[in-house]
Amino acid sequence: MDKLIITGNGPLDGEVWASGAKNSALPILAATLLADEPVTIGNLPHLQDITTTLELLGRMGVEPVMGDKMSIQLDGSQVTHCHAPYELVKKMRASILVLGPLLAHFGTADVSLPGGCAIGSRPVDLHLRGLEAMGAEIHVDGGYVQARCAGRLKGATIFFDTVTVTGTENLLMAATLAEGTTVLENAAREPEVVDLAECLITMGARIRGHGTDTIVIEGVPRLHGGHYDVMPDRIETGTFLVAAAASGGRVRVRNTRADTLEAVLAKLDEAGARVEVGDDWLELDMRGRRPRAVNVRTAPYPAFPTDMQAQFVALNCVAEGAGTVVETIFENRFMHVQELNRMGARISLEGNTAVITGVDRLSGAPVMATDLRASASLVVAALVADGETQVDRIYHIDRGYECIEEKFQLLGAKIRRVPG
Ligand SMILES: CC(=O)N[C@H]1[C@@H](OP(=O)(O)OP(=O)(O)OC[C@H]2O[C@@H](n3ccc(=O)[nH]c3=O)[C@H](O)[C@@H]2O)O[C@H](CO)[C@@H](O)[C@@H]1O
Ligand SMILES: C=C(OP(=O)(O)O)C(=O)O
Repeated sequence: MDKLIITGNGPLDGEVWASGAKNSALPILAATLLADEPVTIGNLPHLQDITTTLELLGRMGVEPVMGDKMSIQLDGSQVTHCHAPYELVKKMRASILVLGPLLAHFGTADVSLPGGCAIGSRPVDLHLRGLEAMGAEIHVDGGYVQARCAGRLKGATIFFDTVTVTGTENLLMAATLAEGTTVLENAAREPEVVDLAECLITMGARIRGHGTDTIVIEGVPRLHGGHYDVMPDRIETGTFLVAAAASGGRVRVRNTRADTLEAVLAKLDEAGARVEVGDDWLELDMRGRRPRAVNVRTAPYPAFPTDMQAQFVALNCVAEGAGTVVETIFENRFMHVQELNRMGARISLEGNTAVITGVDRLSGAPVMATDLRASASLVVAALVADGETQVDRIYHIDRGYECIEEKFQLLGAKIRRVPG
């Protein structure tokens, strides 16, 4: 298993680019299953989760055609098997996103149930209930969701008890080909949901209200081909900014969108960082200053994202004062705390609340990545720690961060990958 070896090397300084957003690319790749013609998706990040999705689509008969500039053409009319096997779904929970498109386009889907994962139990009951409300027959048998519908799905009004990002995306995609109008209430407002809706619109879908908590979809009989570029990754961008702030450095992130990062930028401002915003770039400057600890509470967009929680825990570890971080989305998303404490952090954990008292210095140690963003927080901590840190099990990080060591090297970090 590969490891990252990181030696704290003073303030980060330099420029880096944001890749396409993983959490936008995954539903958009699944959405190509809805079309009868080739769809080209650009600005795809080079990530393990994208490879897994392409393998999944390949098993269904869809052969990806590689284009230039990280673009891939996929043709939903090539589908021969409406089946997502456990061996791929277990690698990536977002595989559940093929359920809505397969059912809406082909009337049948057998998709392995994703299990829980390190951060929580993560059920998909709201996805299944919504599809049933649209007329699907759903059985769970042998660990598989077996979904069928005779003819087209029917438009329905669906209220989500809990705001769910992939649940909203699955039903949004299914509704594009349903007969009649679907209304999704208490829908997720995340920028990645908006990006998916915009992609579907370029394929001929009729959608309004995306970006609000009520999305209205008028079903159409078919979707056509097109070209769509995935939005920049706001979580990757935020991770670079936090690393810059923790190290007392200056980092510019290009090819990004400040409007998707307001809650994160507000917290960085509170931590004492100076942030400059350009057309498609952001620059954070914390030179000569130590960050102040901040209080954070995760919640659905536009509030503070759970996918940035671990990185802010790491920031607080080296900040002045004490900060409280409350996780309200996932029940077990604090696996980084034990590892950060092994690096000399002072974090106490009670239920869904971490209280972090900043220390002057962290010290390098062997640590283990347990999930994607926990891994990112360990990298941030290692960059500002004294001595060497070995981050093990970095396959988690490769799910969501493109060329992480090359990008941090551009900022002056001492970081290298050791194949294992
Ligand atoms: C691929 C992708 O986009 N992943 C993101 C997506 O995950 P994902 O879409 O899986 O997360 P959800 O928004 O669905 O989860 C939010 C909460 O709803 C609960 N829930 C969800 C569905 C359901 O049917 N029943 C139910 O109870 C979950 O257990 C969780 O407590 O949104 C999360 C919350 O912003 C992010 O952390 C993930 O990075
Ligand atoms: C939790 C995440 O991803 P996933 O939903 O794919 O596990 C994440 O991106 O932080």
